[in-house]
Parts: sequence; structure tokens; C-alpha cells
Amino acid sequence: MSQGSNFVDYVKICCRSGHGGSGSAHLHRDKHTAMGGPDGGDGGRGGHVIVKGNAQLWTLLHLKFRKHVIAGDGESGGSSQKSGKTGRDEILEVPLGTIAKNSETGETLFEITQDGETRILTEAGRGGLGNWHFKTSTFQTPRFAQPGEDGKEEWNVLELKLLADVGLVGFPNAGKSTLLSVVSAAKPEIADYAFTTLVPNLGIVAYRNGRSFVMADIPGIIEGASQGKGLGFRFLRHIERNSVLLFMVPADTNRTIKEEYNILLKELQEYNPELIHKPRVLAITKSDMLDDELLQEMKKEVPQDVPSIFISSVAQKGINELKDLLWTEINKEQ
Ligand SMILES: Nc1nc2c(ncn2[C@@H]2O[C@H](COP(=O)(O)OP(=O)(O)OP(=O)(O)O)[C@@H](O)[C@H]2O)c(=O)[nH]1
Ligand SMILES: [Mg+2]
Repeated sequence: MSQGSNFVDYVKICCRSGHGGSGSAHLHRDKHTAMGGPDGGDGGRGGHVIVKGNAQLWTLLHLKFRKHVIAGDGESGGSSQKSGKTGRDEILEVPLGTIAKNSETGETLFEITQDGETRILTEAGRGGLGNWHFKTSTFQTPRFAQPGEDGKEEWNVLELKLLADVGLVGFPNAGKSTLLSVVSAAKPEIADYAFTTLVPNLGIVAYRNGRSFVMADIPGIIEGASQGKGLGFRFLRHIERNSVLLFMVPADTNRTIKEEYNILLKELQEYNPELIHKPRVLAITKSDMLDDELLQEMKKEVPQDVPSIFISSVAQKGINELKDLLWTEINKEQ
């Protein structure tokens, strides 16, 4: 995260849910009744730690500094069967696509996919029952009630997989970050060395008539990324959800376009065969480096089984056509 990234995809939070309030052991008493029956109310449940989906959020950044989250305790029950107040819930709002895990066991608890969806992350203690519950025909005056249940304290992890419409797939230096910086307001780091991008960047791409889509710049994958080499492996998981994959091959590759495209495909397939079924577009980047003759040559050797386009982020060539191609593919899928 040292690159000033606006993207946080992992937070670990200590969550404490509230204790349940204790039930009341009150016996009814008024002017006319000296020794009434049991009327102690139930204790209120403690507060849960709750996770709630919010479609307006894109990162977990706002939770980065919340190391401890403490929900309120439930209150004790009162006389006249009055229930104790419920403890205050703590609600953590998260972007869609957030996965909750127990940090100790690594077990996945749930995933938030809908706006407004709520799930309990750390369950609160139940309130204790008041004494009137324990009254029977042979036992008229229970002078005891149930204590409230304890809350829980546990470490949980929230993890976000990018929910982007387009994921950029290419070797380091293919020009992925440059493209993102040209089509969106995102300002990823760009440099002429490999692995400039160490964390994924998100950008919102403005399209015609006020419409937009989300593009994710994913750190470069290299040959063997699916075997765990290079950084790509750690981040490949972010593209599992991207609905369209934009393959990027630089015009100055020392392989042929087809070769490089096929290597990228193979990497993805080895990592997760399902990725192969996602719609794809191929962009040949840095086309400003080609003279007309070379461009015509190379156009003949592009793979025919994928929509493709020559672009130059630097010279702003082919960018609108690329957006058209992507838009068509994004909307085909739905
Ligand atoms: N001539 C030319 N150079 C480009 C173009 N796009 C990117 N570059 C250059 O290519 C180099 C790599 O660009 P990046 O955008 O950082 O590449 P990347 O794919 O994000 O690389 P990693 O983050 O390392 O995976 C930089 O020096 C860019 O200036 C282009 O359209 N034309
Ligand atoms: Mg980059």
C-alpha cells in the first residue's frame, strides 16, 4: 500500500458483540398484593456487529483505522414483564463483493453482494428470561431469572474482491496503468519498469450519454503467474469477477501478438478455467510506435477469435473505439 493507493482490499478488525441483559426476578407487588406472582421481564439482547452492503462504496479504506468495534450491552429486564433494551448494534458498511472471514480459522462466513444486505458478523449474547417464564402450576413463585448470555470477542477479516466491469490483463509494462489514467480520473503510477503497479487501481470510465463503467488495473501477470511466480498470482483473484477481460499486448512485444495473447490465456486458464468463459477484448497497445507499414503487417497477424483493436494511450488513438467494443461486450453479458 506504499504507493498511495486508494484501494484497500483487506482489513482485520477485533469485534466485540454485546452481552445480553439479565432477566428480572421481580415479584409483583402493589397496594392490594403483598406477595404477587413473578413478573420479571426479559433482558435485552446485546448489540450485534453487523456488516451492511453499500453500493456507493468501492473500498474498505474507511475501516482501515477501526481496529476495535464494540457493540452495546443489553439492559436487564424490569418489573411488570418489561423487557430490557436491546444493546446498540455496530454496523460496518462495506462495498458489494466484500467477503467476511474468521481470522483465526480462515473460515469464510459470508459474502455481501446486494445493496442494503445485512449479515451478522459477531453475534450478540441473548438476553436472559425473566422469572415469570419459570412459573408452573406447582412452582408459583420462582425467585430466580436467567442471566444474560455473554457477547463474543473475535478477530474477523473483511476482504474485497474488485467488482469491476473490465479487468486489464497483460504482462508488466503492457501499458495497463497508462490506459486507466487516460480513460478515467484514476492516477495510477506509471513507469517503464515491470511491476510498477503493486496494488489494483480502480477507475470509473465515462462513456457516452452519461453512462459509465468500472475498469480495474490489475498488477501485471507474468508467465507462470498461476504457479505463484511474480505478483500476479496474489491479484489474479480480483479479476475472477470482472465481467469483461481486456487483454493488452504491446506493439513492441518480442513475441508475436498471437503468441503473447495465447500465453496470457493459458495463464488465466491454469489459474481458474472459468475465467476463459468471460468475454474478452484484445488491445494492441503503444501502436504509436508502429509506422503505417508495420501497422498493416501486424493487423494481419491478430487472432481472429477475439474482437481486437490497435490503440495508443499516449497518442489517444483508438481509445473511443476501444470503449465502444468494451461497452458492447459488457452489455452482451447481462
Ligand atoms: N509509446 C507509448 N508508450 C506507452 C503507451 N502506453 C504506455 N506506455 C509506456 O509503457 C510503459 C509502461 O506503462 P504502464 O502503464 O506503467 O504499464 P503497466 O502495464 O501498468 O505495467 P505494470 O504496472 O508494471 O504491470 C511506460 O513507460 C509508459 O509510458 C503508449 O500508448 N505509447
Ligand atoms: Mg501498472
